[in-house]
Amino acid sequence: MRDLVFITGNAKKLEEVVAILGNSVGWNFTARKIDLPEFQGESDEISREKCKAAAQIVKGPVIVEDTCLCFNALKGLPGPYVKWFLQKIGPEGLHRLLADWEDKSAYALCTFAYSNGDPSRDVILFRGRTDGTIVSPRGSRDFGWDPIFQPTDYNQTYAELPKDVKNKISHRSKAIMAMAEYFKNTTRE
Ligand SMILES: O=c1nc[nH]c2c1ncn2[C@H]1C[C@H](O)[C@@H](COP(=O)(O)OP(=O)(O)OP(=O)(O)O)O1
Ligand SMILES: [Mg+2]
Repeated sequence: MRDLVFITGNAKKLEEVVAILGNSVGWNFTARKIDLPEFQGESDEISREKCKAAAQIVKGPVIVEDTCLCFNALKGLPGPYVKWFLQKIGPEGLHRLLADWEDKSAYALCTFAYSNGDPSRDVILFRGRTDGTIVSPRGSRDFGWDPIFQPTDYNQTYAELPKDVKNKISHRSKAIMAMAEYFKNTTRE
């Protein structure tokens, strides 16, 4: 069994990761609720820095995850900064950012970052992306921007879709799938 610690300050994220992972991989999976720094930059770099910060705390194998919500009309913004937009203007405000734009398309990008705990080794990244449209908020308000993100080919928002449906098609599940594939094919270091 591989001991792996997932560090996040977000309980809803953790809930989804646990639901998606189930018992599918041979990990001894534990989670620690720690608020890591919110780095700036492009999503890969943010995830790498976040993972290094986590590895320093855990001093062993660790994974972190960073999520972006990118509006195509705004060239990918708010992207990694969506957390602050949500806190200040909420899902309604985020939706209204696109009022003057015809293009309401967006994508959710999730990047998992893994470090085996050795600071001299590279952090490994696993990405998942789900495309969709930004709509006026619909559905439950219990997780971030879920009420305004309607995945392509669905007529319900993430917040309206049953949890198991979101967890099948989400940015997060795609990234976790890529990570699970990697661990399946990699012997213990
Ligand atoms: O599937 C999602 N559906 C809706 N909202 C979501 C989702 N996933 C992340 N979110 C929100 C949480 C945070 O406001 C921002 C990402 O910021 P991000 O730094 O990755 O998350 P966080 O600070 O809450 O937790 P962490 O301690 O793992 O960094 O988008
Ligand atoms: Mg964060």
